[in-house]
Amino acid sequence: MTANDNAPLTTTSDHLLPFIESLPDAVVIVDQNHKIMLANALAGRMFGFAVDDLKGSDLSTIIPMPLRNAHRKHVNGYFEKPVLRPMGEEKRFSGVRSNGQEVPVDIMINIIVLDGAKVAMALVRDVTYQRELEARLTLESLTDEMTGFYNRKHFKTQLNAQLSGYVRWGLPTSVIMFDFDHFKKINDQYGHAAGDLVLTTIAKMVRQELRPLDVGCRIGGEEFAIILPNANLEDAETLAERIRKLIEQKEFKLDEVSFRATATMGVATFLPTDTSYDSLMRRADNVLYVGKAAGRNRTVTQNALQSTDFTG
Ligand SMILES: Nc1nc2c(ncn2[C@@H]2O[C@H](COP(=O)(O)OP(=O)(O)OP(=O)(O)O)[C@@H](O)[C@H]2O)c(=O)[nH]1
Repeated sequence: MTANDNAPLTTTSDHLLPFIESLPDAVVIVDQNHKIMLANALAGRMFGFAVDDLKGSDLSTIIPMPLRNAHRKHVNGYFEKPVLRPMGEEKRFSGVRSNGQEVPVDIMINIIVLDGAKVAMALVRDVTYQRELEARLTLESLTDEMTGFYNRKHFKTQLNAQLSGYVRWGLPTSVIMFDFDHFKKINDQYGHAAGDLVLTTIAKMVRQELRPLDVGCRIGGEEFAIILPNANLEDAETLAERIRKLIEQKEFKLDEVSFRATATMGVATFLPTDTSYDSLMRRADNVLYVGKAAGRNRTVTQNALQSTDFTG
């Protein structure tokens, strides 16, 4: 629906002001020169200005600096072709407070005729809480609560994204998969809390070994996987060995009891024959079990697989 479908609301400032003051949203009314004609008290509070200071100032006062030019064009375009934009649409907007702090907002704009002039009336809603909640829920849905590592779902998404980079630009990506050895025995002998301590401690230690682009994931109970963008098989093997030794050397203490843990590492990298991230996952998994069968506490790379087994 366009605002031209119906005659725009025609009113005066005196009539409109009590109405916009009663609304639960901030209201900012701008003329075709981007000047703020009218604003309600909520707009003043939202942007950290006295309402009288907002009135008469350029709209850019409440628009973040990097967006000002684009926003100006957007407003001009809006006056030429006013399409009613309801709140909650895909696009994400922010305003800026007088202290420079950005505030995520949702906006609904419509054209009205105010005191005889065509103006744009924007209802502006502070959506900081919703955006933070959204970000937290997204992160929670991708993270393992116990270790803070990403979960299996995120591992797959990220590995798939890395496969695109490999196919398009030949950027190598490798994966280290590791699984604690005889973990059941640790639980049985020292209690479940001891097993948990191993998982959380090692996750913290591994995190310190990772570069910012690396993606540490917990893909099963005592199984972890690390995606290493821009790392070839040799780089990944070196890191896997470093992590394996860190685990081996770590002494865990719980209720005055000391114990140790080891893990077996499987390392794989993308190959030109890979058409899905599954192939790499399977190779890493296969060599991990080659390592388990060979006696555990070791690192095995996909080079250990026969070439005919490469597709896993
Ligand atoms: N404490 C604790 N234990 C877990 C957790 N998730 C999985 N486990 C345990 O990990 C053990 C995994 O056992 P298995 O799959 O038999 O493997 P394993 O004993 O490590 O033996 P190998 O992998 O063959 O060396 C099970 O006893 C699970 O209960 C967890 O979050 N905390």
